[in-house]
Amino acid sequence: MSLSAAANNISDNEFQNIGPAPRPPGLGKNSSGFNQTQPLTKLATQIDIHRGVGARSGSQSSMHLKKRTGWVSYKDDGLLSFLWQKRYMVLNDSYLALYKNDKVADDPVLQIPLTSIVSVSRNQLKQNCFEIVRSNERLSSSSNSSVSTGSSGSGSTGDSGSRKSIFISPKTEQELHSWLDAIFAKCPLLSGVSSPTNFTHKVHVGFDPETGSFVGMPSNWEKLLKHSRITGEDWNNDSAAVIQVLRFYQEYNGISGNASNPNINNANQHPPLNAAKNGSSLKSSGNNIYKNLNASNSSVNPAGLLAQRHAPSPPNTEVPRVSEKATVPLAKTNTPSPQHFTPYQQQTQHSRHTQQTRNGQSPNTPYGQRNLPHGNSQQQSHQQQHGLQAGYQSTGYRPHHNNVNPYAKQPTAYASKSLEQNTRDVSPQQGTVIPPRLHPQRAPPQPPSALRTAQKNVQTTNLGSSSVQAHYEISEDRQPSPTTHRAEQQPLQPLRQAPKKPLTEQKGPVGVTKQRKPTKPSMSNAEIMAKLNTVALNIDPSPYFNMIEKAGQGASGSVYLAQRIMLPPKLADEELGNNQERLKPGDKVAIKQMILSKQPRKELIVNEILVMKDSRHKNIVNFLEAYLKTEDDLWVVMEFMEGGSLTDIIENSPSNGSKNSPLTEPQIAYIVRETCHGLRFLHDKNIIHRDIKSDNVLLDTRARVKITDFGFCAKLTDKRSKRATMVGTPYWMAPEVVKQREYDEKVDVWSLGIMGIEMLEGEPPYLNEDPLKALYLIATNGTPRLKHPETLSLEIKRFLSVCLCVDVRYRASTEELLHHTFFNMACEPEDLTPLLSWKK
Ligand SMILES: Nc1ncnc2c1ncn2[C@@H]1O[C@H](COP(=O)(O)OP(=O)(O)OP(=O)(O)O)[C@@H](O)[C@H]1O
Repeated sequence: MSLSAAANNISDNEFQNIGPAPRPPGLGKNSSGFNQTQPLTKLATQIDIHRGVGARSGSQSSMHLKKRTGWVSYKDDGLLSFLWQKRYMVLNDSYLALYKNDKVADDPVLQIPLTSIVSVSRNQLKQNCFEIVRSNERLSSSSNSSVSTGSSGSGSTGDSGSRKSIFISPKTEQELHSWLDAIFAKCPLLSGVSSPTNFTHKVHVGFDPETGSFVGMPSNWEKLLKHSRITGEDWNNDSAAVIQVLRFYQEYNGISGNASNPNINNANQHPPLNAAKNGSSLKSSGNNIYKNLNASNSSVNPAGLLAQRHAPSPPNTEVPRVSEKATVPLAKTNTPSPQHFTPYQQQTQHSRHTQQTRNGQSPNTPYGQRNLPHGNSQQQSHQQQHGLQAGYQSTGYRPHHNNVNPYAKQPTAYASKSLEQNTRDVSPQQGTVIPPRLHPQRAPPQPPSALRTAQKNVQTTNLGSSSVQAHYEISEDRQPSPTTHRAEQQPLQPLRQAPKKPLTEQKGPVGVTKQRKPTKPSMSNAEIMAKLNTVALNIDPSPYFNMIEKAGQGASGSVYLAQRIMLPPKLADEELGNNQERLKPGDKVAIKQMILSKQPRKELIVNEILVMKDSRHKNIVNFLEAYLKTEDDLWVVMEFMEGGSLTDIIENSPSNGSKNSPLTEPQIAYIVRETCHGLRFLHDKNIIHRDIKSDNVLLDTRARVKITDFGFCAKLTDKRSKRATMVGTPYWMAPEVVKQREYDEKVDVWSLGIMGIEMLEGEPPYLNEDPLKALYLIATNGTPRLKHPETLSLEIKRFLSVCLCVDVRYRASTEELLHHTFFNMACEPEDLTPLLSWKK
């Protein structure tokens, strides 16, 4: 049975919100954890198909899982919150109950209806501990316990008065996983998402609820956190994820070491830390990270996020230590000034400005003063650090829908597939000038619409670097340098304005490098020109086109609407045979004009052209031809998409701003289906797009839907099984990308699901969050929750569920998606007309 078919077996009652997809056939619960992006061959060997709990064998009967029982330590957050008590826990189809002993005929000490459980997450209070949060609103009177109201810790977001927590600590890590699986499988309100389950900390950093600040942190992290609205509760909930996104953010923004604070975790500098180390009693039990961490420090550290980074530190990476137990193993870090923090306002302004320029300039002025589309913020060198993914091995995002299983053609298909080429790894550049308005400044969050607008020109970031070979064979200009010296004055790269094609010549990435294959020797300009000459005509295209207006502004150049006057003789000779249809005089075309000397990564442009040229498909913006007008002036001619980007369509939808979705479900089904066709085509060619979002989907007036922007495509080959480069735009990034794990083409499926949410809700999840917090939420929440699931059809929720499944193994492939019943509701092309009329 296909994955889609399996998802369709989810009943309405079970389906409160989108959740992860069902498991592949024969895959039972496995203590190796979920949400891993290990090669599937490895996973397959780890899978215990006979485990009953949490297993979804593919039969309807598996929906009724066995009762699970076992001894655990238990405490609540009430009067006896200091006391861990031994209890016999029983999980059946309706209740989670705790008994004094294994004679379950006695009354339970506590009985929680599964329908009241709203969150289950890993907790640091004790080894192998997790927290169960139940909502008062749903509490039945079945509890015999005196669970008190109060700070409920991690899962208790929102009004703690309406939520109560209990903490459960099974004996072993394996049992913990098993319990989590079982609970997630049975609780209807869980979205199938839990917090990471397989890490411990050796980091004496934390959140002091009294002062409301983080302590024991490197100062730059502390500042980032302060501004990110990541709370002490977030920290308590999943401190590993906080550290992970800090690292990600740091790398994303190119912040490296802080030489001035090499011993940041020095106990003398951090009395609370010292206290923690000494086991002093610390205040505020609920949020007492010192105590919690101290507790966890006593535990083993099988997969500590930080301590397990085996890769050698690059030369300038220091791992400050206080003691063996108290490490904050991060690179020396610069302390960013507050002005470095990501500025919504600034980005919004930038975006608005860029929008203004869309139609406002003549084709002959590709870069007006105001445009500064690329390199307009001072670029940062980015670096990746060794072994980042080493810890945090297992996270507990768990499928909970008891579906008949799917994955007909599951894993093997891509177990053998490798991902080789990162055809457009971008390293940020140095030396560009920041226009004043683009200086990162902290600004109040903008309303969602403004934020959505700000997304228009969000740039995609790829922090890594890798060789580019074979067909799209381009290498980086320069080898990354393993040094961490950075200009102190350089501001952070705003997260949603990540460097893509900065203007100035690259000095080479500076900073800590992640494990990388050695990059190939730089490509000289001559080599790049030679490549370009293979795809571009060496003539002045001006006589052949009538330039009509500016259609848009990209990072690397301007896009113009033009009309073809006639074909250049050379093109007519070479191409016309097969392409009569697409090369007709009178046709409208889009011409992207790029000044090569302003492109620090010319090879990326070549790459984009090569990918486009080789990817002729009805759902991909077709490359028509390219011209080297001069050595410096490149024109790329594509088919013109009059409807603009899907972002434009969402923003200009007649129902945008009303209580209805910008697009109807049939319209969404149509657009997603068409995009999915394009993606399947790419994936069949082993190409990952890596930047699917509404900005990169264009429509024409005949409602044809096409994917564009292939700059960050990666090519899969047998040589490399996965990629780990940070690529994409944060809000659309799959968790495995945020977590810097290896990933494959299914990152596009995740992004497609997020794009579906854009069409439903007008914006991707977390858009109004600070980017750092958004990264945290992607990493910890996994499958995002819909704002109004009750208004949506089961089909679309099922569909999103299989796209936005954190566990990559269970995430649908594009092939599977194309069989999804959601697409049965797709509208006809003409039903998109109201959406396209905004352009007229
Ligand atoms: N083929 C096309 N037809 C119509 N409009 C287009 C076409 N391609 C791009 N545009 C418009 O031009 C704008 C810039 O496109 P472009 O692909 O250059 O953006 P980008 O991805 O931000 O930049 P870059 O690829 O240089 O990094 C887009 O917002 C889009 O609306």
